Amino acid sequence: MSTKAGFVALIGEPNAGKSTLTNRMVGAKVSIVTHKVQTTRARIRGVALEGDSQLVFVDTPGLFKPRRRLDRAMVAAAWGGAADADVIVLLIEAHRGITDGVEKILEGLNALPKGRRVALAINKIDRVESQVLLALTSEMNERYAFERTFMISAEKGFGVQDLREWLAGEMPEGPWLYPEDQIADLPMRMIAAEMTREKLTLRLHQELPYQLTVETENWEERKDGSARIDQMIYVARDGHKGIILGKKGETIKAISKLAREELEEFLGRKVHLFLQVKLRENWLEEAERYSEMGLDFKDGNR
Ligand SMILES: Nc1nc2c(ncn2[C@@H]2O[C@H](COP(=O)(O)OP(=O)(O)OP(=O)(O)O)[C@@H](O)[C@H]2O)c(=O)[nH]1
Repeated sequence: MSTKAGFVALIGEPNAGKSTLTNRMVGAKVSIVTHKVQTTRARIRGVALEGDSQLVFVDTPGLFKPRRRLDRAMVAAAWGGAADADVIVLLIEAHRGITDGVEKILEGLNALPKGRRVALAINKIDRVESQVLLALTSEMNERYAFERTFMISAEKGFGVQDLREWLAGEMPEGPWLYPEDQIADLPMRMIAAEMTREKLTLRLHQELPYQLTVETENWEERKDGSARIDQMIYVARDGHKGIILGKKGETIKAISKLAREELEEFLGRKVHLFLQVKLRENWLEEAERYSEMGLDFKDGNR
């Protein structure tokens, strides 16, 4: 299989929707790369897989408001980071149009060496009429020769898949920048388990058996774009099962609904969530569980 991989710099004013878009793009096969991870080029926001392509989304903090010297240096560094990326995506807000901030970015883009690949993504299209969008698209394209213009709603998920597919096709051929085992869906499974755990906590309050874990045991991508997720809630005492199930299974049903809704919101697509409760005595002593949670069992002090 010939793979592709590259960097995508998302630039835009604060509040343009960069985080929302990244979360959408990163979707199911995810790595939520921690903010601690740095590259020499820019901060990594997330890694997405699309077909054979790996997309590494990078942030360019400090593109704005260069009031002081130091800030000016930051702006220069930010533009350097953007220019290094394989593709730059400028994200603007449909309802705000060409603001002073957008003007500044257009100046910056026009000052970049020729040959940079830049796409325009007009975000928050759910907030405007189509005539406004068309006018904005043509005005923006007069100001800069964007390779493509996408109209999206990062929040609602419109147009995001088109953008992701286009980006995937634009990445240069080469090995993936992050090994597959680092970006397998394990982190996403853990996040999904954490969401269910949070709902359990909210619903059960003090009743919550404290020795309780949630694990995502199965994650299946379905052809219709939905995901089937199976999770196991492990309890340490047999009596805890009943608390979680509730009368006629009402409690677990309510928890499942809340967790599913949050997952759907996060992933931007339909989720079928199946929860089960199982007794697992002494789970705290199982070294394996510790390593699954990213803890070192031998240390015993974390
Ligand atoms: N209506 C609407 N709101 C959106 C959309 N995308 C993002 N938002 C909202 O816009 C706000 C800013 O989104 P963020 O993703 O945090 O923006 P950001 O660019 O990452 O912001 P900074 O990290 O401050 O640079 C949030 O309240 C989002 O919910 C959209 O498509 N439609």
